[in-house]
Amino acid sequence: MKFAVLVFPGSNCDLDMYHAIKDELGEEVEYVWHDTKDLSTFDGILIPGGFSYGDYLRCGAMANQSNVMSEVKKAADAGKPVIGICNGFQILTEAGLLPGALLRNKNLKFICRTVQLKVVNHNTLFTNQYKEDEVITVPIAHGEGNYYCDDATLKSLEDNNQIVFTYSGDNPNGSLADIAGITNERGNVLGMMPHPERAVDELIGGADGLALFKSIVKQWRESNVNEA
Ligand SMILES: NC(=O)CC[C@H](N)C(=O)O
Repeated sequence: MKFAVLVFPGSNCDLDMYHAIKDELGEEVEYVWHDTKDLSTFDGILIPGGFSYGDYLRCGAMANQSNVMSEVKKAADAGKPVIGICNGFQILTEAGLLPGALLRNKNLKFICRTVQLKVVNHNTLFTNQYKEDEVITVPIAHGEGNYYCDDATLKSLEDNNQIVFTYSGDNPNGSLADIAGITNERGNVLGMMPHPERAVDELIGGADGLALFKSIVKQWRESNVNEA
């Protein structure tokens, strides 16, 4: 399976994402600059965290104007897995590929620490290697991770099982309904504020994020590789 890691001016988790895919997962991966006009050769699209365009205007608003974003929309329409982590989640909401918005953290401070997440939907292409309601430990590092949407959107997220991760125990940023990660209605676009790509090896403090990437590869192999 071949992944693209998108790179914008100001991305800073692109290396972590590349390392997670290449060295820990053992899959193909390439960095793709934001002015790329063709993502058709990739099977999965990863939008990493960081401070694209210095977080000016709103986090992710300027990155959403990049050439590559029309290709991300094509990939999402084609049913390919698309993940936005942290700034990537902010970009996906700006692009309208995911509902809602990320507001300033409730305490108005940048928060950098580990949190516990509950896997509230393990029947997705991103979470099939977790158990139902499994609690995992993953780092967060953001100033604007306070998920918000209107009541009708929250109801449709709940009704369609689009809420995939919630904060467990304590909610660090004030997110509505403790939401840490959601998918689109079709289930092939995931946005999450915590960083699974920084939790892929016990040497760096834990490996609870690795199952997310393994889930994607498992599902992709099952639907794309013909048994001999
Ligand atoms: N690690 C990140 O992606 C940071 C996200 C974002 N720019 C914020 O501070 O909210």
